[in-house]
Order: sequence, then C-alpha cells, then structure tokens
Amino acid sequence: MHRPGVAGQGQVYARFDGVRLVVDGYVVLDRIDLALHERRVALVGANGSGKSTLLRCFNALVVPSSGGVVLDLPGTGALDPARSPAAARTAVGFVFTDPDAQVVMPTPAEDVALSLRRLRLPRHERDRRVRQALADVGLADRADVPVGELSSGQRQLLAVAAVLATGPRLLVLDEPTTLLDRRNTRLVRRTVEALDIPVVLATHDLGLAAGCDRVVVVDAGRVVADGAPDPVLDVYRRLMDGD
Ligand SMILES: Nc1ncnc2c1ncn2[C@@H]1O[C@H](COP(=O)(O)OP(=O)(O)OP(=O)(O)O)[C@@H](O)[C@H]1O
Repeated sequence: MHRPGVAGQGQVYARFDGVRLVVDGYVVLDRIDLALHERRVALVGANGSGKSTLLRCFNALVVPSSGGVVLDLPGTGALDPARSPAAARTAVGFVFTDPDAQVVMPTPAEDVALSLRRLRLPRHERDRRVRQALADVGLADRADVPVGELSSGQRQLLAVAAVLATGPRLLVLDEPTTLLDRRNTRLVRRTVEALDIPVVLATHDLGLAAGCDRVVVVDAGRVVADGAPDPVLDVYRRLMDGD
C-alpha cells in the first residue's frame, strides 16, 4: 500500500477500524483502516470501487458487517454511527450527488427553512440561519427566486446550504461536481475550500481531489493508496491507466 506522507492537521475526527461490508456474499468494503484529521479529505476510485458506501458509514446509512467507525467531533464526544445513528446524522451533514433529489421547495429560502424544521427554532433564529447558510455558499441574492432559475452548480450549492444550516460538525459530499460544468465546478470547489468545518468527499474530479489535504484511493473495496494529493493521484492515474 502506498502511504506518502501527509501533514498532520488537528485531532482525529473519524476513525475506521477494520471496516468490512458484505452484501449478499459480495465484499463491498474490506479492511478499511483510516484515521482522518485533515480539513479536506478526498476519496477517489473507479466506478463501483466502494467510495459512496464508505461515505455512507459516516452517518449509518450503511452499517459495517464487522469492524467499526468512531466519530469524534466538537460537541459529540466519541460516537459510533451504527449505535447512535440519530446523533451521527445530526453531527454529519451528507450531500448526495444529485441536488434535485435533495432540493424540494420552490425557492432556496424555503428549501433551507425546511431542513431546519425539525430543530424547532424560533422564527427569527430560523430566518437568520437561512440567510447565513445561503450567504455562506454565495446565494444570498438568490434566496427568493424560483429554484428552477438556478444553475446546476447553484442547485448543488443550495443542497450544501440546506445541510450547512443545520450546523453539522462534518460535511460529507458524494461526488459534488459530477453533474457540473467547469464554471459551476469551480464555484463548488471554492465554496468547499472556504468552509470552516472538515469535509470528506468522493469525487472523480481530480482537480477537486488535488485541492484537498489528503487523498485516499479506493479499489475493489480496499484502500490502496493514501496520503498527500500529488503522489497519491499519480498512483491513481497509473492504476486507472493500467500502467
Ligand atoms: N446495498 C447493496 N447491495 C448490493 N450491492 C451493493 C450495495 N451497495 C453497494 N453495492 C455494490 O458495491 C459496489 C460499490 O458501490 P459504491 O456505490 O460504493 O461505489 P462507488 O465507488 O461510489 O462508485 P461510483 O463512482 O460509480 O459512484 C458496487 O459494485 C455496488 O453495486
């Protein structure tokens, strides 16, 4: 396994210990050992290698067959998502690839407000958070336009805003730029870079991965390279090109 050095940044906020997932006899994840402490971590790997499944372990959308995950985020203490799925889903904001699966209300402001409903906030606090979340992703001036008038990139950012408004301690993004053109990709990239919480994302966009602090290559459910972006992405390119 290739493990080029990566600069340490802060405390470990997520640890995977021997995570294995078997579904109908098929090994989806195997021997995943990770201790994440970097602000930005990218998972890369071929289609079907297990990236989305690994991300889903963060909030118990997937529960390992064996091994375990421990989150240690500000305000949560040590937390096993499999044992405390509700707490994990409060602490971990999860954004899916397709924003249209997540954005359901007619306007951005209403959509973000919907995500806050279960927090039962006083109206003024809810409105404040809606405005703040939209401002954080550069959509302050689009708060009340019909969602259909937003670009795909802006809809992706709206999905991020709706998740950020709930105050997650960690943001997990599954292929956030896959559906986007270069301009919208840049928009999402810049927004992610500016966030003040850790972000773990899966991507086929090697530019997005290169801007992260650490890159993890997943192949057939295993971690095969892990470390600083430049050397690890070289390993990944060679793996994909069959050299
Ligand atoms: N619940 C499940 N039942 C059966 N097979 C599953 C299940 N979840 C995942 N798989 C299989 O596990 C493998 C990994 O899937 P996963 O979606 O995690 O890959 P991925 O790396 O995110 O792929 P992509 O880049 O195409 O999104 C695939 O072969 C998928 O079909």
